[in-house]
Amino acid sequence: MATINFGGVEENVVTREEFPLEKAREVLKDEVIAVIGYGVQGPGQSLNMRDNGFNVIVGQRKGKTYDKAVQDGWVPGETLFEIEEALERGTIICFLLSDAAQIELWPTVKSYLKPGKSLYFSHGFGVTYKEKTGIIPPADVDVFLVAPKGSGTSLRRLFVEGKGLNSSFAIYQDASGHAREKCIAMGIGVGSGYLFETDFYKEVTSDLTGERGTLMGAIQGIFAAQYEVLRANGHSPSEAFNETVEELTQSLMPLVAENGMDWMYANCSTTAQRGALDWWKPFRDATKPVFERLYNSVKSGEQAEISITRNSQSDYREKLEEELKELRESEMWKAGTAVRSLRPERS
Ligand SMILES: NC(=O)C1=CN([C@@H]2O[C@H](COP(=O)(O)OP(=O)(O)OC[C@H]3O[C@@H](n4cnc5c(N)ncnc54)[C@H](O)[C@@H]3O)[C@@H](O)[C@H]2O)C=CC1
Ligand SMILES: CC(=O)[C@](C)(O)C(=O)O
Ligand SMILES: [Mg+2]
Ligand SMILES: [Mg+2]
Repeated sequence: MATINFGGVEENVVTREEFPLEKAREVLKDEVIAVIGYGVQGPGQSLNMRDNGFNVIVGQRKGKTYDKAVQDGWVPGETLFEIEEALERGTIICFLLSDAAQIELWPTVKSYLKPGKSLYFSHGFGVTYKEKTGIIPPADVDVFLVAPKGSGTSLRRLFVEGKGLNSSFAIYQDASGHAREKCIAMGIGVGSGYLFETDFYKEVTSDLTGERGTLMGAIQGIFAAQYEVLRANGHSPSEAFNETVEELTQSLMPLVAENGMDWMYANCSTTAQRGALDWWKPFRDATKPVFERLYNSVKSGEQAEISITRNSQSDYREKLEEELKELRESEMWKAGTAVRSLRPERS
C-alpha cells in the first residue's frame, strides 16, 4: 500500500500502479462475479468489470431494468439470469439491490452463500444495521465492500473516458484468508481511481452524512435559500438561477475540482475573493449545528430506520417520484431547464 500524506495525516491507500488490472484479473480468474441488481450501481460496476476482462454475470428480475441489461449487451441464459440462477452460478455475489430491497431478498441470497463464496456490498448499510435488516452473513464466506464515492452513472462515464472514481473498501469477514486481495481486485475491476480503507460502520455513517449534507441535501437547501432571497428582492429567475447554480456548476466547480478552492478563488476578482473570504466562516458557523444534528441522527440509527421504513413501502417509488417532481417543478429548477436549453452546445 502507498502511504500518502493527506493534509498532514498519513493514510494507506491502494493505487492502480501497485495493484494493476492484470493483478486483479489474476486474483479473480477463477471467480464468477454475479452482480445482483441492475439499478444504478449494477450497470456501472458490471459493465466496467466486463470491459476490464472479468467473468461477470448479471442477476435481475424481469422488467424494465432487465430489458436495459439486454440492451447493454448482457445475454439471457449466458450472462444474464433471474436472480436465483445468478446466485447459484456466482462465486462472488455483488449485492447491489437498493438497501431496503436487500432486506427482502436476504433470505434467498443467504441460502446460496455456500462456504468459499464471497459476499460483496457497495455500502456498509445492511451489515451495520443488522438488527434492523436481519443481514447476518454466515461465518464461512468472505464479506467485503467496495463503495464507489459517486453515482454508478459517473462510475461508468468516467471509466469510458479513461478516468476513475475513488472508492473506499472494507473487509468485514475473512473466511478464506484471501478476502483482502479479492476485495481490492474488485475495487480495481469496477473502475476505481484509488482505494482507501475503512470499515463498514465508518463507510455507512460517513456516506449517509455526505449525501444528506454537502453532496445532496445541504446543497439544495443552500441553493434554495439564496435563490429565494434574490427573487424576493426583485431579481429575475434567470439572474437568480445563473448567480446561484449555473455559474457554480459550469464555471467555478470545475476549477475547484481541478485545483482546489483557493485556486478557484484566485481566478475570481479580488472583490469576489474579499467577499468569499469574509463570508465562508459565517456560513460554516450557521450550518455546523445542522450538520451535528444530522451526524447524531445517522449515528443513532434514526436515519437508517427512516430509510428502511420509507423505502420498504409498496408505493415508495411513486412517492419518491412525487417529491422529485416537486423539485423539478419549483421555479428555480424550471428556470434551470430553460437555462440549460440555452447553453450553446445544446441549442
Ligand atoms: N446509486 C448509487 O450510485 C450508489 C449506490 N450505492 C449502494 O449500492 C447499492 C445498490 O444501490 P442502487 O444501485 O442505487 O440500487 P437501485 O435502487 O438502483 O436498485 C437496484 C435494483 O434493485 C432491484 N430491486 C428493487 N427491489 C427489488 C426486490 N424486492 N427484489 C428484487 N430486485 C429488486 C431493482 O430492479 C434494481 O434493478 C446500495 O447498497 C447503495 O447504497 C453506493 C454508492 C452509490
Ligand atoms: C452516489 C453516492 O455515493 C451516494 C450519494 O452515497 C448514494 O447514491 O447513495
Ligand atoms: Mg456514497
Ligand atoms: Mg449513499
